[in-house]
Amino acid sequence: MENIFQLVRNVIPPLTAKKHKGQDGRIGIVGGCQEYTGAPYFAAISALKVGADLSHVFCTKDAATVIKSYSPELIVHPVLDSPDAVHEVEKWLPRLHSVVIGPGLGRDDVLLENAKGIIEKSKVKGIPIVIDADGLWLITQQPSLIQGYARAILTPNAMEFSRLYEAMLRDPVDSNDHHGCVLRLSQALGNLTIVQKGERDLISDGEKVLVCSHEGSSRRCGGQGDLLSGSLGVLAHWAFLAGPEKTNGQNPFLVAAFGACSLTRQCNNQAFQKFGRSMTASDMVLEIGAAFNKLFEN
Ligand SMILES: NC(=O)C1=CN([C@@H]2O[C@H](COP(=O)(O)OP(=O)(O)OC[C@H]3O[C@@H](n4cnc5c(N)ncnc54)[C@H](O)[C@@H]3O)[C@@H](O)[C@H]2O)[C@@H](O)CC1
Ligand SMILES: Nc1ncnc2c1ncn2[C@@H]1O[C@H](COP(=O)(O)OP(=O)(O)OP(=O)(O)O)[C@@H](O)[C@H]1O
Ligand SMILES: [Mg+2]
Repeated sequence: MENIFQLVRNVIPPLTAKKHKGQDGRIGIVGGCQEYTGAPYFAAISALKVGADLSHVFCTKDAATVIKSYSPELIVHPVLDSPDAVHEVEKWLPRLHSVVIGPGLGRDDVLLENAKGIIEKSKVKGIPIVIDADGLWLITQQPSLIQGYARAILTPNAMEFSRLYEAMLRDPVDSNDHHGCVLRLSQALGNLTIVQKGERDLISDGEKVLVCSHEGSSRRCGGQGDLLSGSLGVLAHWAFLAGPEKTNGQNPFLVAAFGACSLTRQCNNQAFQKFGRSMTASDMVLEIGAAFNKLFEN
């Protein structure tokens, strides 16, 4: 693929005086439960720092106050464990440009069932869907839920990838053929976009494999994947909206995924330079603006 960084730059919407609030992105994060409040926060705040105008979190009742108290910037809906959770989220879908399903969702059966309903409603509306973390757990149990939906992007870490691969291909991952594995997994799921995170991120739509080996650091604190999935929620919307002339006819979700991976790794690199081993995901969030600027706006 031609200069992929340039394609990412092409899809970034210009900042102009003519826009109204919301035009540059209204993103929904589905996740956040009793155990995990950090993951949905990292995803949602990252979406805002990348440039979305509004970021909504749909989480359980007991996670909501906690997440709100991290940040006044986020809009938090305590609906995910309510009896009509799917309907409560569905009401917001017409106002959302993309959804990120899974950061901090947990594996409670009721919450997974509600996430399933939200995925189904989002598909009907044609909304780009990023699936991460426990959302991938759900897909591993029920792949047909997302199979063939071309506007889905899955962002597995090493463990999530091998679980999904074994469920779909009935074979263990071949550690000598990472490219082949990510291609085969995408194809088995109907050519949706897969981002296999790791030392090098492999991004595939079943036809191409892009490699992102942008320099990060050796610090692997939790929450970095959440920063990636939240950023990707925005970039997927921008790339999809930009149209084929801006991406030179390339799959917009490959372009978006490459952008989110390189951005996450650049944040890691910058935060590590400042804090070394004590660096955490919050330090990376504070680097998003400068990292984005360095990679995409110069
Ligand atoms: N502060 C928070 O609230 C955080 C919550 N998180 C949430 O925690 C839940 C579980 O996520 P996990 O990622 O632990 O999922 P899993 O429960 O599937 O665990 C994955 C396991 O794989 C291991 N692993 C990761 N990369 C590996 C590699 N390259 N080779 C071998 N092992 C590897 C990890 O150490 C982890 O033990 C999700 O809901 C997630 O969103 C995480 O996002 C981290 C931050
Ligand atoms: N060995 C590595 N070297 C460099 N970067 C890496 C390495 N492993 C992962 N990354 C980067 O870290 C980011 C998050 O990937 P990781 O595998 O940690 O996700 P995760 O386990 O889902 O994280 P989280 O704790 O948020 O759930 C990605 O941008 C990926 O490129
Ligand atoms: Mg993760």
